[in-house]
Amino acid sequence: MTRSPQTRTFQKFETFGKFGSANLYSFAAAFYFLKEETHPILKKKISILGSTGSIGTQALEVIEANPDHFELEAITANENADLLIKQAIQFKPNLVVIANEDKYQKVFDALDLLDIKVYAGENALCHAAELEEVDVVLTALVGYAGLKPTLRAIEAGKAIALANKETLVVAGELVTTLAKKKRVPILPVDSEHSAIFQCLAGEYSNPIEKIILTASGGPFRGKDKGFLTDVKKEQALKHPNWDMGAKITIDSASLMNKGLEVIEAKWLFDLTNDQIEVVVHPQSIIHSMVQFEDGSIKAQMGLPDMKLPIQYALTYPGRLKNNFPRFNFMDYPELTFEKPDLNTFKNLALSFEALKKGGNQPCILNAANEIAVSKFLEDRIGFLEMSDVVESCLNKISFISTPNFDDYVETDKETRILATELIN
Ligand SMILES: NC(=O)C1=CN([C@@H]2O[C@H](COP(=O)(O)OP(=O)(O)OC[C@H]3O[C@@H](n4cnc5c(N)ncnc54)[C@H](OP(=O)(O)O)[C@@H]3O)[C@@H](O)[C@H]2O)C=CC1
Ligand SMILES: CC(=O)[C@@H](O)[C@H](O)COP(=O)(O)O
Ligand SMILES: [Mn+2]
Repeated sequence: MTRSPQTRTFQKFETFGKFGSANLYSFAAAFYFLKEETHPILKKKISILGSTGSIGTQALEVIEANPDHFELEAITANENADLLIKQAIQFKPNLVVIANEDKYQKVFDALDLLDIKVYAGENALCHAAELEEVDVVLTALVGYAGLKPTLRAIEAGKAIALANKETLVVAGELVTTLAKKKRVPILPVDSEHSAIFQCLAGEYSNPIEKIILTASGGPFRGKDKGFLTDVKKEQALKHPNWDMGAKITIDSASLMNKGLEVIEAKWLFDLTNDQIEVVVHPQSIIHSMVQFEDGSIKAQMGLPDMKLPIQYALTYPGRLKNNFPRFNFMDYPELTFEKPDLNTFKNLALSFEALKKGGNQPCILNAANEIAVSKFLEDRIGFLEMSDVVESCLNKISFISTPNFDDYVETDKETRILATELIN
């Protein structure tokens, strides 16, 4: 078996699990040891699940700019065959997967003369996540569909660059337990979690007092329920600071994104619920903060640009010089902070409650929200009704205190059925 230098580096650590009580996710803590050594950024072989999306296309820009550091092994899409073909012709990965099997022939025909394997379907997606040559799997696909391939990648010992927050929302305990067992790092891509991760560098023995997740407040910050009753998807899709996929943009507008991120943070950094605070920061310059036990707060700042957290997850623990636009304090004379309005934006309160109740509640929250968002995007329900659907599902679907994988699959299925019935 041939191993890349990076894989060997991952396997060098024997310190795993030493820092469980230090509030740091133990494998991440183990990686801080690497910081003590010199660590050239070795060439990594990458598989991108969801290469045609907002995160996926930005990741390809990072890879394209750094051919000495990255090699693209596999790319996948759901149904955007045209873009997937274009990416395959440009980057020539070894494997291309289209999840929607109806699009297989089109992709196959287009890439027939190139030395590229083309597969289709859900199993093929998992195959792209566990290819032997791959060092890092970037999970840039959206929603619950990310759970299974992420678990398969962890089983196969791949480092995970995690953009797909829904994976940790649905099954955080299962995923992190498996990652610890397999000694696989989960490197955050989500901007807030990357910020926290960057603040923790060099702090492996210092317990966290709390983390402060910043929220932009979305396009409807300061609005009341009367205003929100009639808002349309075109308004909700106009995020003030970030250009992202449709689902996360709606989640940002409803503050569900922040709710999902609270749950994501709990699992990534091994926090208790009361160690997580949300502060609205409309400029999205401070991406999040960590407060340590001596009261000191560290913040990570920069212009809102996902290429930086994507690149950091792919080069960690090193940093790579780039020409991304730089932040200038003189352009932002005011950085402001507000309390989130939990009464108007009920999703954030529901997320904290689901986290507190635990078990399959976050899985229910996620599935109901995925249905609600897709129906809102089809103009089938109003903006505020999305939270009502989520709340009803949380109250009606049977509670399972210690779910296994099959329980999550069943909970997701049942919740989608109920949420759809509630809307029709
Ligand atoms: N965009 C951003 O800036 C940020 C995103 N994230 C998270 O990253 C993830 C991706 O977000 P984003 O890039 O915005 O999403 P997009 O909707 O832009 O892209 C989603 C990608 O996933 C693919 N996909 C969608 N559904 C499926 C499915 N059922 N099976 C397989 N592949 C699928 C899409 O393929 P196709 O193009 O063919 O539909 C596309 O490649 C989300 O979890 C999001 O919360 C986190 C922080 C910031
Ligand atoms: C870029 C990113 O990480 C998004 O999750 C972003 O943070 C959304 O912003 P808000 O949810 O704070 O509006
Ligand atoms: Mn985020």
